[in-house]
Amino acid sequence: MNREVNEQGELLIAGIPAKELAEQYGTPLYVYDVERIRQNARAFIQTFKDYEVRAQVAYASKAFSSIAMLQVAKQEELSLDVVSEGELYTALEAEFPVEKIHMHGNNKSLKELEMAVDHKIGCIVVDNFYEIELLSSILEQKQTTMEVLLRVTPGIEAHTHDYILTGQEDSKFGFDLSSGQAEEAFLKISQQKRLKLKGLHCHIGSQIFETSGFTMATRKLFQAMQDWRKRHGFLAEVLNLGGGFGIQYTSEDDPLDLNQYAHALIKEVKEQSSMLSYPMPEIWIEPGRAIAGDAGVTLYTVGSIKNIPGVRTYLSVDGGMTDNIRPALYQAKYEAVLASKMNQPMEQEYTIAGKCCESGDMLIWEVELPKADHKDLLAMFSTGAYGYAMANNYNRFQKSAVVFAEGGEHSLVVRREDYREMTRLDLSYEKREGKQA
Ligand SMILES: Cc1ncc(COP(=O)(O)O)c(C=O)c1O
Ligand SMILES: N[C@@H](CCCC[NH3+])C(=O)O
Repeated sequence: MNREVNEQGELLIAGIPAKELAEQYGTPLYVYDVERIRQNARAFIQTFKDYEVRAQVAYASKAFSSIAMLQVAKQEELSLDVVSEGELYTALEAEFPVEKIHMHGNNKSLKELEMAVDHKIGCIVVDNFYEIELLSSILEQKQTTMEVLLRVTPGIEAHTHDYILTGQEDSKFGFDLSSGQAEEAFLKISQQKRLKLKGLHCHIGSQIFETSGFTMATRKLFQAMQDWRKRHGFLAEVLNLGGGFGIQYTSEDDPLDLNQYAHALIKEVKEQSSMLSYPMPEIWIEPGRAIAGDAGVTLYTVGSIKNIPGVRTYLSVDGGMTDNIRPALYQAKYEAVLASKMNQPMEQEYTIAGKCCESGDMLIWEVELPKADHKDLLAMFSTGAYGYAMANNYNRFQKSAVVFAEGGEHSLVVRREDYREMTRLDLSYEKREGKQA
């Protein structure tokens, strides 16, 4: 975790005092340590290189999509996973190599699919029967082809919050393996000459610590691949095992090093392919959180402090569920510090409250801090994934700014929203003659 402190007892982010960043850009502020993003990306990429296996590490841009972020992903030679026109548009603005972009989604629209086809992206991960037809007709109309993966749900219940589980049978994503639906989809795709099936995809969920879920899913996919090879002569060139690698949010979390996740997958794929005499497929993965999560810190300014004797002390900050909805949505836990009191003793337990009109708008239910005062700077760690990405304008709060810090320098990469921008979609309504208001 980013806990670098200078002699004055101030928190540094990528070597820069958090206070300096807050003063220059205001709060709430998302700050990314860009070197950390690079290290995370390299941990995955290097492991595949070390084992000399063909691979693609696609950054799941849903975790945090912005032009600057995708430029860093491109510099690190990552591929990219997008799930919407908006994410694809951002990738195109960042001049991300189109052939390394993969598109996901359980309900891709005609427009999304057309955009993907028109821009000749590398691959579409097909999710349902309707999409097979829709995509085939677009390709027919445009007289072109598209490489696809078939997304299957392997029936694995990984250990994580119910809302971020995706590999179980009862899921809105993908084709179920056990009922034969996945094979039916495989046959449908095989009949479409414009769909070029490269292999299979699965994603079992998110914020997963153990490797057993990933290895079990790998075995299930190999079983299917072996069956389809025998029955239909199909050989998968690509096996995409999704993302979901867990990271540290609090000291209670004990994730593996990123290279260990990659190592476990490589080992299992190698074992399965040798056991079944199956030509080694290219391994694709799609980490989002593991690349952006622990590189991000959110800075807030402390406002009101309310003590209810014998109950708790609420410390309210100038953001909340508008910039980080994860605690309210998943009961996600975080750690925080007072950025200019890093050397002071912990004196009190606080509950960090957001400023939205919701009792559930809490960022951290219990955290030990030095004695806090109004205007103190609070830093919350590991907020780089699904924080800004899930930000919203509830109560018409402005979206925060985002700053990238690297090599002792910092730069604004997403401007803070202003009120004019917040109301940019609103149109006025005049009462007209003859119409009831
Ligand atoms: C298909 C797919 N790939 C990749 C990811 C990225 O997951 P994570 O950020 O946990 O690595 C997700 C989100 O859970 C996903 O749905
Ligand atoms: N947004 C979720 C994870 C879902 C990822 C996409 N399938 C989170 O914050 O943990």
